[in-house]
Parts: sequence; C-alpha cells; structure tokens
Amino acid sequence: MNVQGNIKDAVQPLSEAMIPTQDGQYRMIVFQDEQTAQEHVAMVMGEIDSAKPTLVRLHSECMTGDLFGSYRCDCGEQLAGARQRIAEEGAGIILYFRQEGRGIGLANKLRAYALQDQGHDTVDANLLLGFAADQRSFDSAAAMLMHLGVRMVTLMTNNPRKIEALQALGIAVVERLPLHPAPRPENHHYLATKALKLGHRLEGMDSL
Ligand SMILES: Nc1nc2c(ncn2[C@@H]2O[C@H](COP(=O)(O)OP(=O)(O)OP(=O)(O)O)[C@@H](O)[C@H]2O)c(=O)[nH]1
Ligand SMILES: [Zn+2]
Repeated sequence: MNVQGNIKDAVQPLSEAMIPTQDGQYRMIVFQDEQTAQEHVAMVMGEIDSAKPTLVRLHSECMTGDLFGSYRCDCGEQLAGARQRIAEEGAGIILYFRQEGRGIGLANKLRAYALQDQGHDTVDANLLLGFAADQRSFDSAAAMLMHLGVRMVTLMTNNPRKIEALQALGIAVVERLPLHPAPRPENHHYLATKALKLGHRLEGMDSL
C-alpha cells in the first residue's frame, strides 16, 4: 500500500447524511478514529476541488464554549466565525474533533477550570492533574481530508501545531486565516497564556 493509503487508514468513514442549516446545506460524515475509537465529524459544504485549496476549520470539541457560549474560552466564537466564513464562500469543511478539553475529556476539563479558579493557569492546571499541557494529536485530520479528496487547504486557526501536523502528513497548508474573537475580561488571561505557553499566534496577547 502507498503512503497515502496508510495515512487514510487512520480513520474509517462510518456514515453520512445531508444536514440543512441556517448557513446552507452541509454533508455530515462521521469517521471513526481507528486508534482511539472516537467518532470525529466532517461537515462539508459545497463541492471539493482537489486542485484548489479548500477552506478548512479543524475544531476541537468544547461543550462549554461551542454549545453553551462560555466566556472562559474563545471556542464558540471561533466556531461561529468559521461557519460564517464557509457560508460566505459557499464551500468549506469543518472537522469537528472530539478532543474535549485539549484531549483530557469534559470531567477533567472542569477539574482544570476549578484549579484555574484557585489561581493556576490553563497549562499548569493540566500538569497538576497529571496530563500534558495538550494531549491532542491531529493526525486523523489529515486522514479525513484525504478521504474527502482534499490535498490543499486554507486553514482557519491560530495554532501552528495544527499546520505542522497536516503538512507532515501530506496536506499542503497554503494559507492560514486567523480566528481572533475580541478578548473578554473572562478569557483574557486564558488567551494570553495560550499565546505565551502554547505557541498560539494571538497578536497583542503576549502579556499576562
Ligand atoms: N484542558 C483544558 N482544555 C481547555 C481549556 N480551555 C479550553 N480547552 C479546550 O481546548 C480546546 C480548544 O483549544 P484552543 O487552545 O482553544 O485552540 P486550538 O484548537 O489549539 O487552536 P485554534 O485553531 O486557534 O482554535 C477545546 O477542546 C477546549 O475544550 C482549559 O482551560 N483546559
Ligand atoms: Zn473552549
């Protein structure tokens, strides 16, 4: 089997259906990650042309931010921004990765929040709980894009690790579009910590 075949084998497409939304029609495809058995989602709008870059958001699940509008992070607003951008283009993909809490799960994320309320930052809270600062792997994202016939992307992210992970597995990231919702008093320290300790490109957020 060729290299691309091996990379694709990291995920298995399970099922798909059309999802009409306020943004337009999405094709929703569920993939299973062969290593973790997690179900990751691809929301695909419009036609994919593998000869051109596809607009892509690789989004890690954040129930508090995505679903309930938490101000502790910027996830919900980033997802809304990505959806808006894709709707404007009429084409693009959201890869919705079930990596709640940077991969530590929802219960542990709330434990990390409780530690942050005692004065620890988002990175130290993970370390105190016995986890790495970021437990995520983005390798399955490249596999999903290959299944979808995508070879070139414009990636909506502030996280250079996502770009590196996709490029390492043969997906060309031709452009990065930042997703910078305006900071709020509730998430200013969190965003500054991400810029300082996790390498996120958040212009103007390098001071705590
Ligand atoms: N462990 C932990 N996870 C968090 C915390 N705040 C948000 N998250 C999770 O972080 C993930 C999102 O990561 P971010 O660091 O916001 O952003 P990113 O995905 O690395 O980069 P972008 O593409 O720029 O959004 C989601 O899975 C959230 O649930 C926190 O304080 N602790
Ligand atoms: Zn969040």
